[in-house]
Amino acid sequence: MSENELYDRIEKRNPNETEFLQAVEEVISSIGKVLKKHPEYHQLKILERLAEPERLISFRVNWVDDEGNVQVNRGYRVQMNSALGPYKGGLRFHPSVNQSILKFLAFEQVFKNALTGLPLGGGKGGSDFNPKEKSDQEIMRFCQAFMSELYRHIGHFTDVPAGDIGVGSREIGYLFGAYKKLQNEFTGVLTGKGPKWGGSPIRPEATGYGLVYFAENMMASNGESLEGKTCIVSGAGNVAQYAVEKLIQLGAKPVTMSDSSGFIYDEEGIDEEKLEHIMYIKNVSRGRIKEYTEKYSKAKYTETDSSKDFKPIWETKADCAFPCATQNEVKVKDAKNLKKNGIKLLAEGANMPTMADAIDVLQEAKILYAPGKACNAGGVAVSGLEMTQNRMGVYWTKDEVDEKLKNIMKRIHDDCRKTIEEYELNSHDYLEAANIFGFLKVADAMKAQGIV
Ligand SMILES: NC(=O)C1=CN([C@@H]2O[C@H](COP(=O)(O)OP(=O)(O)OC[C@H]3O[C@@H](n4cnc5c(N)ncnc54)[C@H](OP(=O)(O)O)[C@@H]3O)[C@@H](O)[C@H]2O)C=CC1
Ligand SMILES: O=C(O)CCC(=O)C(=O)O
Repeated sequence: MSENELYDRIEKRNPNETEFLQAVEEVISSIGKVLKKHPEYHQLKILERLAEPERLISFRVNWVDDEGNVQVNRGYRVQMNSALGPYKGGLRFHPSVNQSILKFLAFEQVFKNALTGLPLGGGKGGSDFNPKEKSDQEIMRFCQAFMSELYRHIGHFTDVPAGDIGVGSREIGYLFGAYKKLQNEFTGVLTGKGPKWGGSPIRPEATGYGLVYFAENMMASNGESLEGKTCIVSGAGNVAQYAVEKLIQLGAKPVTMSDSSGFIYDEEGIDEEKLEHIMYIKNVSRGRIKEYTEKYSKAKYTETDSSKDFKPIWETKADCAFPCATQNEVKVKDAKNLKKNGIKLLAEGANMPTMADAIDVLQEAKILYAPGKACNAGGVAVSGLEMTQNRMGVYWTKDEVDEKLKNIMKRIHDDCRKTIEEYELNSHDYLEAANIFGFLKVADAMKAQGIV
């Protein structure tokens, strides 16, 4: 069967799952050379099996809001692939959540987790619950209701969820408390826990820090560094905040951050004090990024206009871009604007933030492009380290974990470079390299484990 036939077959089995098909198509179009070299993967239908979740759980979540009204949401867990270890991947609480989005995220997670070199399978889950403007009590009741079904499908050797959009340390706390009560056990069933009750140092920082470590490795392999570089960052959540923190520490100048309502542009650069204020707005008062301009009046705020086919944030003149908000936030027109403004590097903090035709524009222009499954793997890698600490019953120090994170990101970068050489890929093609490297790891494990 040709790659096209294979894609058509998967498309027929998953009609209307646009995001999932986008992620699958990207991988299929990357691994032609591997399939030629290893026809046995075709015979074993490895890709077809990879695109079919091992288990897909969908469930009703009933909870009561502060006014006493009964609310009904839908919960999911996609247990995509366990060839390399227990299912591992975050939970997303956002009104846009549906099966297609969670399947794309779970599919990406399988490759990403393989790239970390840690024993982690891939999964993802979440709910169409909207945490915005909910009271703490409502969040707690929702998390308890969600876990009252999820608990029977997870476990520290089976499936270990973590955070994603809308799920941070507060939600992980409530979810963990509910699991502990239901199962009567204190195990590392979730990662991203508080540092005093089983969490790893550096897990909150890990995705953003890891992203910047990866970008730094990429720049270094091109004879450059991040120091002095002006950077556009989108998002203002967990990943964006710590990407900005690390950029500041490395002497770069981040000038933008955003949320779904709009973005701020601070020509003078966001420094540590300004970032602390953003963290207060986003993590404590749970406000909007616009409030930044109330304190720093020289900064400019631009409202999101979703009728446009481009985002003004990507028109900002800069050297490097870090999309850290959500999927498909960089469209083809954005990529053209980035190219026009001479951007040198785009590294994805978010999962699949760049659309396929936008990636083509970046790669044709020889802009360094780092795919999320490689460069945002630091979060799940430190989650893997949290699982190790939980099993051993120890806590490592912040410095120890940060050092391990740096090494993992460098190893992922170097594995991509080695794959570029081995498969004689275009020298900038980190995307094809990451897909090939991740695929081979999972495919070999699936082959060894038989048809199960
Ligand atoms: N947390 C982690 O460890 C990891 C996260 N990722 C990915 O990084 C991205 C961000 O996650 P994280 O920082 O954890 O999530 P958060 O919930 O902490 O922050 C998400 C940010 O993105 C914005 N955002 C969300 N949806 C949209 C949208 N549809 N349009 C515009 N802006 C939007 C949010 O704005 P608003 O507040 O207005 O909603 C917020 O600023 C996601 O793609 C996630 O899958 C990848 C690897 C690991
Ligand atoms: O830490 C984890 O398990 C999950 C992180 C995640 O969801 C991701 O990498 O997209």
